[in-house]
Amino acid sequence: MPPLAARLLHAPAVPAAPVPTSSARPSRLRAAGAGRTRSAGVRRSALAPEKAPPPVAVAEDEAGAGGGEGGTYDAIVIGSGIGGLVAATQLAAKGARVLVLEKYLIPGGSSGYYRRDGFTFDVGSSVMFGFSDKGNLNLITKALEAVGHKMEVIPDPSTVHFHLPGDLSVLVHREYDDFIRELISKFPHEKEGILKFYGTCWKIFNSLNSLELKSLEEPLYLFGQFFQKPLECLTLAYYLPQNAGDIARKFIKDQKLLSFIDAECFIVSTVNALQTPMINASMVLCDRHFGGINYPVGGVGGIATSLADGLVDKGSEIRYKANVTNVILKNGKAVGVRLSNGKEFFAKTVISNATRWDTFGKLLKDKELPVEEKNFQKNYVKAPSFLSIHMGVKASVLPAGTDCHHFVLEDDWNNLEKPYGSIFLSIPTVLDPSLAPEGHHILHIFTTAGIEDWEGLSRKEYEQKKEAVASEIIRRLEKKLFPGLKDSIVLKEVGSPKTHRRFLARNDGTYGPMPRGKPKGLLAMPFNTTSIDGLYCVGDSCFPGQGVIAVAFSGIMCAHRVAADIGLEQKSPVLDAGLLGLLRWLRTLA
Ligand SMILES: NC(=O)c1ccc[n+]([C@@H]2O[C@H](COP(=O)([O-])OP(=O)(O)OC[C@H]3O[C@@H](n4cnc5c(N)ncnc54)[C@H](O)[C@@H]3O)[C@@H](O)[C@H]2O)c1
Ligand SMILES: CC(C)=CCC/C(C)=C/C=C/C(C)=C/C=C/C(C)=C/C=C/C=C(C)/C=C/C=C(C)/C=C/C=C(\C)CCC=C(C)C
Repeated sequence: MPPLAARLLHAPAVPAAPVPTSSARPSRLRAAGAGRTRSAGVRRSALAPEKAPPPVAVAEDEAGAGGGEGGTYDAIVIGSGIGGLVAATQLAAKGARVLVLEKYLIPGGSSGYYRRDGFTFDVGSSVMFGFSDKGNLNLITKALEAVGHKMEVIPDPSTVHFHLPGDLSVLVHREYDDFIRELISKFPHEKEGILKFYGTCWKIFNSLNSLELKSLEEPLYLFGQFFQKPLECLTLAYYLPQNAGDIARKFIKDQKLLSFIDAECFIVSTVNALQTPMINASMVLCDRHFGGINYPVGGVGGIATSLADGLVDKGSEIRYKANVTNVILKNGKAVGVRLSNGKEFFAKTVISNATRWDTFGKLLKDKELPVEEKNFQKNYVKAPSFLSIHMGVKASVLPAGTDCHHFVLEDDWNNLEKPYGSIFLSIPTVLDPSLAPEGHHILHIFTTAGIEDWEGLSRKEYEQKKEAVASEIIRRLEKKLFPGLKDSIVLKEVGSPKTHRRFLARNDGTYGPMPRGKPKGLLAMPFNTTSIDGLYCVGDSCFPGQGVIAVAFSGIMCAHRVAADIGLEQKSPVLDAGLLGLLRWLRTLA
């Protein structure tokens, strides 16, 4: 989730090469710390070639002069995060002509990558849901397949190792039975509650997994699903307005176990279980065992690169360094966009992968905020950003068998949601050693942080603060997990919320919406249509929220709704008006 940082100080004039999408599979899970001997700085040519990007696209400043070249598109997508790319590729696969405009140099947004001294860093986190070859919810796999791509993945034997107050240590094994056995061994008196809570998650997950996933804003599809799978759809409708914490409290009394479930939810929603929609919690708490967590060989950045390649293969376009500053409206309808260099492009529809705050606050700044958006902002605030540290370390500092992902909350459960309170850590080189020079590992560390903490500092103060906060986080990890960590560092780059704001064009560096209070599950989350005709939103400020798989679903939904509106899929204007009105009304109940 949280992106990287380092780009702030050392942004390359040209990005490092995209991650290869297929390569010799590295040896599965070598013992951490077992060492290769090459030193940092030595490049491994086979797995991470640093060559020029393939000709998937043009940079805007290198494209032909003059506005609006290329004629009219079916859709313009602003931003190439996974949400935007999935919407674009799904539309292209349906035969639409799409133009993606990306402000940065490479695709992926917070799922991008960067390279330094032989290390390939994931900008965001490395925990990939929805990347298996099973069921209907493997949305990343499906999105790639739609444009003829497939990535090799490495199965992670666990999702995350929790290190919690009171020395509570829980490893979330890939096998559900192993995880449940471990959890029950820590809370034997809550065996029944544990089985009932996670059992309810499975009921919801199985319902989700039985549906063909398309736009919940398209009535012919939605009513068709209700007709074919009435029980599953009713189950989902029943749990749609509910939160995980309330369901957990029906079955579980032990406060420490409830706090553990808070931590389970927090790592994917940055809020506690009482604020996490039950459908979202069920999705992640089960998919990690159903399809498992799978890491793409070569790094997470390969997903976006493959989608961008696939988009071009399907005859559509992507332009980089293309900073959209305005959505152009004509008679109240979105008809195109204007770039910072003055160029204009026109399309039947415009899809914004920028956050809703950026879309309505910046790209449509001359227009009064629509009532729907006011309601959204009444229910949701911007989730915090992150302080992230990308490090290259000597492999010898990690004990043999170290897990890939860790979540650390040392002494006090009350610190869970506080800035810098808890620490996320991913070591993707445990799974794919090709990401680092031999004898080294990558540590990607992140912790929640608000932008307000980083504003108004001089350059020097800002650098000193980054150094001080990072040192303290490293000290905590050294104490809890890896003695000698500090001395093992060969490369370190620190990013603040300002880094995320600058490089990912995210308002205040936010990672999407967070409920102001206790939400009614997912009821208030807007889908893809907006109150502006022809304008759609996609990404983490749309249903179902934050997360790569969540924004991929948002992309699939968005593409279906747009395809219906431009005549590439069936639609019924009468039913549309009824369903869209009903959904708008339901949101006002939240
Ligand atoms: N493992 C994980 O689960 C993981 C890892 C990384 C990221 N994520 C998730 O990914 C989600 C974000 O995905 P997303 O698709 O919503 O967004 P995103 O932020 O990843 O991508 C948005 C893209 O739009 C571009 N953009 C923004 N404004 C623009 C403008 N005006 N003109 C041109 N380009 C513009 C940005 O440069 C960026 O590339 C986050 O919620 C995060 O949780 C999750
Ligand atoms: C329409 C109406 C109203 C009704 C009807 C009913 C129905 C039918 C319904 C349906 C529904 C649906 C289909 C839904 C769906 C949903 C989904 C798909 C969801 C999903 C979700 C997902 C998510 C949320 C995810 C997330 C994730 C994340 C965020 C991740 C992250 C991660 C990380 C950060 C990692 C951590 C790390 C460490 C620890 C190191």
